[in-house]
Parts: sequence; C-alpha cells; structure tokens
Amino acid sequence: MLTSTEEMPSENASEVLKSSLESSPDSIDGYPPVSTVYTDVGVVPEQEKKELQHLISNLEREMEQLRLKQKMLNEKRREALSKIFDIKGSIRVFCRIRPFVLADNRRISEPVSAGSERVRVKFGGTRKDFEFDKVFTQEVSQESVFVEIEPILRSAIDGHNVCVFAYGQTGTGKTFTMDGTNEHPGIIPRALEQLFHKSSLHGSSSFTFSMSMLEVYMGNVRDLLAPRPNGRAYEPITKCNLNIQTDPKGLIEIEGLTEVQISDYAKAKWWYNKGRRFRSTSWTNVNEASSRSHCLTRINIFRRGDAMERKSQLSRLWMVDLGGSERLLKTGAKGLTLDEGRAINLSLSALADVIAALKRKRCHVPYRNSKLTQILKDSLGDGSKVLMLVHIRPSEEDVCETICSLNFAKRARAIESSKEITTDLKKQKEKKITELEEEIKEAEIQLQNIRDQIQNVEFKLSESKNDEIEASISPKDDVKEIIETPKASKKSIKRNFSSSSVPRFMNPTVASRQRQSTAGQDSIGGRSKGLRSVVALSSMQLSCSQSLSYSDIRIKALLRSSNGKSRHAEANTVLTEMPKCIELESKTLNPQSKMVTSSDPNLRVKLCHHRRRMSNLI
Ligand SMILES: Nc1ncnc2c1ncn2[C@@H]1O[C@H](COP(=O)(O)OP(=O)(O)OP(=O)(O)O)[C@@H](O)[C@H]1O
Repeated sequence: MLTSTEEMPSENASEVLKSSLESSPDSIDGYPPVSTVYTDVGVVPEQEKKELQHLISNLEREMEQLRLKQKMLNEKRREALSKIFDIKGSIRVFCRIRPFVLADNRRISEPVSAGSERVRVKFGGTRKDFEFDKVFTQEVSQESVFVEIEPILRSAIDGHNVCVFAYGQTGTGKTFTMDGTNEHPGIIPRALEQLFHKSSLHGSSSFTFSMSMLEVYMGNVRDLLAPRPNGRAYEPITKCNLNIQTDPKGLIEIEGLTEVQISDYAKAKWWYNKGRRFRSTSWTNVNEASSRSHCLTRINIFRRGDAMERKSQLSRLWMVDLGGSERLLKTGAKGLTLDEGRAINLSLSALADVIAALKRKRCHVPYRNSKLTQILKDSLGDGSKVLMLVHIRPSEEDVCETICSLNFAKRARAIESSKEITTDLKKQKEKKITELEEEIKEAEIQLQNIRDQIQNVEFKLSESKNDEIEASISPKDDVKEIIETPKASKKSIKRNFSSSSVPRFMNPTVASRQRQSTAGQDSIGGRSKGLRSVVALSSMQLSCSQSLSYSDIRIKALLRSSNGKSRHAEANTVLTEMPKCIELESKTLNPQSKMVTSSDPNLRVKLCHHRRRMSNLI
C-alpha cells in the first residue's frame, strides 16, 4: 500500500504532490486536500480544438502528397529496372566456377580459365570460348554472387514472375550456391531476408508472402512441407505424386500443395530448413550428399497497392536447385540411383528445350515434356525473368561434363550469341545501362528521404490525433462508458447511484461545496466532477471485484489531464511507460479497506490520492 512520498519514484509526481502540499495548509496526513487535485483538470477551449483539427488535416494532406511522390519514385525505379532487363535480356545466364577443395587432390592442370563474362576451356589440344552475362570465378564469395542476383529478386517484388535455377553436373556447388551453409548462406536464405526488407521499404504497397517447397523426384511431384506424423525426415512424404492443373487464368496450380504464410524472415527460414531436411539425397562417387531430385522453393508475393488499386497482384519467385546432370557411368550409379540420374537428365533436357524455344520466341514451347517444365509454365513465359546459374568444376577429369554444361548454357543464350553485336552497339548498350542504374540509385536516395519525411509526419499526426481524442473527451461519456462496461456491476452501480442511497463518501463535503460555489460556472469544475465520478465509479466497480483496464485511451487521457502541471510532458511518459493493461484489483468488498495496485508510479500516486481522499471523506 502506498502511503508516503518516499514511494513516488516519478519526479513529476512528487513535484505535483509537493506543490500541492505547499499550497494547502490544511492537508490531512501529509496529503493534499481534495481541491488541489481537481483544479488541475482543464477543458480544451473550442479555438484550440479547431486549431488541432486544422493541423491534423494539414498533416494528412502532407502525408498524401508524400505517398504520391513515393509511388511515382517507385514507378520510376521499376521502369528503369525493367528497361535494364529489356536491354540485357529477360533470360540471363551466369556461370560459377567452384573452387578446388581438399578432396580435389588431382590439381595437375586447370583446363578452365575465366574472365568477367567469358570462360575458356582447353580440351584435347583445342580451346573453346563461352560467353556469359556474368562469370563468378573460384574466389567469388556468396555475398558477391547475391549482389548480382538482387536486381532480379527486386523485379519479383515489382510484380514479375522470376525463376532462378542452379544448373550443373553433380558436385559442382549448386546446393552450396542456393542453400549455402550457416557461415556462408546462399541465395535462398538471403533472398528471403531481402524480400522482407525490400518490401518493408516499398511504402506505397503492402505485401504478404507465402511459401511452398516441392521436389520433382523420378517424375513425381512431392510436397516437402506436408506434415509428417512425427515430423521426422526419414518418415515417408505424405503428399506424393501431386497433380498439376492450369486454372482459367492460365495460372499453374499444384493440387494439395502445402502453402504456408510467412510473416517474417525467422518464420520463412524455419519453414525453409524444414523443407530442406526432407529432400531426397544419396551418396554417389562424386558427391556424398548428392541431390537426387529437383528442389523447388516457391514464394508467392501478394502485393496490394494504395486505396486506388483495389486488386492485389500476385507474382511468383521460384528458386530451383536442379538435380545434378551426370554421366551415369562416372557416378557409379546402379539400380535406383541410376534411374534417378536418368530422370534428372531427361527433365534437364526438357528444360533446355523450353528455354531455347522461349529465347527464339517460338510459338510452340514444349512445356508438357516434363513435370518440371509443366510446374514452371506460368513463370517462364512472357514478362517473366529467368536466371540460369551454370556451375562447373575446373578440374581436368571433369572437362567433358564442363563442356556439356557450358553447351547447355550456350543454348540458353543462343539468340544473343548468334547475333553479331558490334563493339559500338555494345558500348551504346552499356552506356544506357549505366544511365539507368544511376537513375535507380538516385530514385532510391530520394525514396529514403521520402520515407524519413513520412515517418516524421506520421509521428506528428499520431501525436495530434492523441491530443484530439484527449480534447474531445466528455466527462459524461466517460461516466456512461464505465457504468456500461461490465454487466455484472451494473446492478450494484445503479443501486449505489440511486438518489436516496448515495454512499456517504459520495456526499459533497464542505470543501467541495465551497469549491463548487467558487468555480461553479467554470467548466473545469465539470471536468473534475467527471473525473471524480470516474474514480468513484471505478472504485465501486473495484469494490465489486471487477477490474478496470487502463488500456482505454480515454481513461489514460483523463488521468493525464488530471496532472495539469505538464500535460504534454507527462502524456509521453504515460503512453510510453504505462503497461498495456494495468489492472486495478480490489482485495475486499469494503471500500474503506480497499487496496488499489498499479505498476505505474504516476498512476499509483494519483490512485493513492483518490483512495485517501475517499476514505477521509467517510
Ligand atoms: N563455391 C564453393 N566454395 C566452397 N565450397 C564449395 C563451393 N561449391 C561447392 N562447395 C562444396 O562442394 C561440395 C559439393 O557441393 P554441392 O553439394 O553444393 O554440389 P551439388 O552441385 O549440389 O551436387 P549434387 O548435384 O550432387 O547435389 C560441398 O561440400 C560444398 O560445400
């Protein structure tokens, strides 16, 4: 129970009490008389209310303009990025060369040499050159690879369907690029993190994400996120051989595929790790944890624009770790592993056919030749962005597979490599790309600036709206609201409030009658009466073992306004420091021995005043 000033940790509270004590010679037991507390309550004049409303509408207008500007800048950035893709091509092929690791002990000669966009392979006295959009040499880190992938991910947030594939022979580092390790996370975990980060900066649109994971194993579609009876990796997948359907809009749907909502990065990572564990792998001569399937991670991105754009837009980001292309003899595959290898090779060849047909803009694209291409049908066509990351190993013994993989890449880039691009045209293209990249950078700086301004206006707006709520509180409303809240206490309140049976402590005292006569016309009196009624009623409710939630903003505001010393300064303290819901508990039915508790020191002081005052009045 709080009875002394030593228990008031708040400077503000002790100041109020001190000044009250000083100004009131007839204080009882060191506490101020009733009047000093009540006279602090003020009514906001009409003029002030109008000014507040004017300020709010100005801020709202300012916010509207900022949002419009933000939308325009986002559009500008999006267009510039799209133009870059138009110049560079919407199907891009990168190459990553895996470094030698300890296991690669035969490092006699290196048949592969690389520049920033070219790979040269020496083979049987000849040499062959392969062009790429980008080449990552052995020392390039996971982070640097991701930097190059980022723009394509951003276009997924901008509303395009995007497919990122990791292709290559077994053991060349496809899983390392896509998954990575804890120390060196790969594209998928980084992409998940970036999606949440970039979408939070967007401002003019709101985003929701969902995730699915599946594998195409021996021509069957298996759901990697489907629940298992005991959640163990070795238990059989419950959802195998799922059907692939095309809906009337041309969207591909996989019947019964688990789709989980991911609200933040932590959740997304958790689901991703879960799905990864269930992927089919087995030991081969080349890789001890060789993936025996194509593993597909799908993120559905739902984008909702401002109030004007009612419809929400869906785009899909596919991140695919393809099964390793392999020479079946070399991997020592037998039985099931051999069949798995064959199935992988067949579907990879079907994928190469589809990409080549898309590149050549053929009217017939052979999607139906494999489950993999059927699934990706709606994300590989017009308006989609495709990135193929071809992986190779630079060792002598892998040179045949390396050439196979590089030929696959060449086929995917077929159109551009067959065209003779003059040096002049190439320079022009590069210049345009640099200009567009500059434009994007500038738009991003301006967007950051706008975000800061929006934050600032948002803060001011919420402050002003709080003040407006506070100013609009009518004491009568408060009383009504509190009487009406708990049904159980209605009867007792009515009983206690009936004119003939008002409790003794509610009867006006000499001091209060005096106060009313001097400040009868003053509206402050009305407000303080309101407060007293609230406190009295609260107390009655409390005495009936009810609890009063101080999360009600109007009650907070009333308590704040009861401390007239520094209304605004304290408003901040109360809003930030007050726990969400402080419950005032009544320990007994007897109002005199009522114990009121709260963890907020300011609130404790005020409640202590009211409680003491009431018991003194009896
Ligand atoms: N860039 C790299 N840096 C360091 N280690 C790498 C790199 N690429 C691959 N590795 C290592 O090489 C081994 C094989 O890589 P990984 O499993 O990713 O190959 P893969 O192409 O996915 O094979 P498979 O097709 O059989 O699944 C792993 O131990 C991996 O950590």
